[in-house]
Amino acid sequence: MGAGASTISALLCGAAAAALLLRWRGRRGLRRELAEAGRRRQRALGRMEKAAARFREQNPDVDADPILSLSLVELSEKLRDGSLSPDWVFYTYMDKALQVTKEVNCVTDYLQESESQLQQVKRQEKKDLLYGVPVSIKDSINYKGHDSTLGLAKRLNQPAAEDCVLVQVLKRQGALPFVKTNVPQSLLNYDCSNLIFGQTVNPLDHTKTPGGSSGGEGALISGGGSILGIGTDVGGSLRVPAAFCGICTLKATGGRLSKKGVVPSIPGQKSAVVGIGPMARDVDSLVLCMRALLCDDMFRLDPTVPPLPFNEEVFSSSRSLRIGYYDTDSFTMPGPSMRRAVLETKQLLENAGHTLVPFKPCCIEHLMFDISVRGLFADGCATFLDLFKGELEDPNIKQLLLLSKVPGWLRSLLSWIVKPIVPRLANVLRNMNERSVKELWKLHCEIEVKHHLEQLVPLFNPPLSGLIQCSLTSAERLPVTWVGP
Ligand SMILES: CCCCCC/C=C\CCCCCCCC(=O)NCCO
Repeated sequence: MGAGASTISALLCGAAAAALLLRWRGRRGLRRELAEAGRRRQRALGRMEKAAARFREQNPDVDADPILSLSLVELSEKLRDGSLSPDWVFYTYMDKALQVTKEVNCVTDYLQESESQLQQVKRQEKKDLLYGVPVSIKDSINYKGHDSTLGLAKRLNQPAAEDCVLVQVLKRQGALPFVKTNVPQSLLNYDCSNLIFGQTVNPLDHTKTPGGSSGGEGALISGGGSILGIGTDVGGSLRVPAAFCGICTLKATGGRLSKKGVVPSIPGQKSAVVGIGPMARDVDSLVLCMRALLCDDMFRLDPTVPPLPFNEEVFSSSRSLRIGYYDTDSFTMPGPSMRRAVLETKQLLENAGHTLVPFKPCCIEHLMFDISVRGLFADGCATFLDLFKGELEDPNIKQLLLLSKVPGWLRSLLSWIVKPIVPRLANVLRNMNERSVKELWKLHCEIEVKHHLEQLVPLFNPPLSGLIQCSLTSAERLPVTWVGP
């Protein structure tokens, strides 16, 4: 080998060694940041513990069980008529939230400002709908002075400059947002773990996931540590954890509740719409929360939200309704308990005088893959991959990341190869490829015109007043695949 060639190979080896060293240093730095975030969280939980202990010491007669067993409607009535003190409720839920998080690892941050807000609320003459109600919020919902991490180290130490509109409205209605809850790394996952806060497990069975991405909310509410929570959903993030944890939720129509200050995974993506919604133990709680949120404050603070208040007339009408139902979408087969739940609900509605008509959901496979997956990843997964630049990857997201990193031509080839054996994987792969602007506009047209205007709107106008949906999945809880730090 000549001197020139050995110089080149020495330079190449040196460059490779330098790159490896830089990568190793970067990862070591990240691990330190994650460890520091973990310690910060423990300190926050410690402050919460101290506050709850102080209250117990000063109020030894407060009995937690009667408070925790009240429904949200009962609790809010007692708070408003003065038969229950906001202090009692606040610290009782704080204590319970700590107990639940020790079991299932669901609380990620203590919103300590809620303690001074409690003092303000107590001085208030006006008692609004959620007066004194402690509320938990998903990690991605901005609360001034606290991180919205999405489970990503790069988002640590970037506290929100202000409360999102949703939090502002909750506060104006007298609610006390007091904790933030766990999510999967990036939010695009039906499990609930990340390298900052670890794995959240299901309070009904610790070997199972609570679902995701609003999994911390699902686990906390199901365990009894919060009476009302707020989450978000693109492709099941409210519905999956609610089903897995045995609680209720409502994915409000996109745009019905303000998204200002709620951090999305893929900003700018318009095909699969983000919906915000309450999570709680029963349906009446969801109603109360929607009634409180759909107010002038919301419409004023975010003028993009249509100013349509909660329609009391429709809600309390005893008019007989025509309601569609289905117990399978022929894509995800329901387990026996899911089918039973749908049929029991159908029977109850019929007993109440409504007419139930069988409904056949159309083209779920097409909607799932050629619309949702294609829309989410229309940039060839670039925005999704950006989230993970310089990031350590949570084992639960590795499969999706692997598919996202494959070059487009190879994805097409793999899709063609696996199609006869795993057709759904082939469909995912095919739809993760980059689209031209023209193709994306065509997709938007298909969603707005073909799907919404031509298929969905005629269903509800006028023949159907509602639809009982079977969950996206069979709602059988999935095993936890990995338990993090
Ligand atoms: C949109 C559903 C498609 C399911 C097919 C699986 C293929 C790709 C994985 C995408 C993961 C989507 C998770 C959605 C969870 C969610 O709603 N996250 C957003 C929370 O605001």
